[in-house]
Amino acid sequence: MARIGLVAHDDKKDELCAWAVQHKRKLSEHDLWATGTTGGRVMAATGLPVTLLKSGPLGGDQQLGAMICEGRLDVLIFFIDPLSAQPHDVDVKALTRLATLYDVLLANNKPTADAVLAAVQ
Ligand SMILES: O=C(CO)COP(=O)(O)O
Repeated sequence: MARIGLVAHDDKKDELCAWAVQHKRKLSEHDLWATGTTGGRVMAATGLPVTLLKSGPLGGDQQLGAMICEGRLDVLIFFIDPLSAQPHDVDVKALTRLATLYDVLLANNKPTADAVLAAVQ
């Protein structure tokens, strides 16, 4: 069972929810974590259990970063919105930096998320 983090910026939440519904059966085999608003949306869309962290702008990205440094997250599915400024951009950068530093499987868009999930046991 993999520990998977799910995060999406506001304009990408519909896309992440559609992805989660598409992959509901495979996701149900794993331990799901998410920033607050994203996780609430994914739970409502799929009915899957998701452990909710703080909302991203309130520290949720940093909580996922801490999980990564502590070896408690295997995969990060993070649908970033490249067209909107984020008030917590430093946290977004810190999270993607730590995912890269610690060799976590990291997907920032749907085709990559499809490939990553297919590779996860
Ligand atoms: O802002 C986010 C990621 O940077 C996501 O946070 P929410 O899921 O709480 O909207």
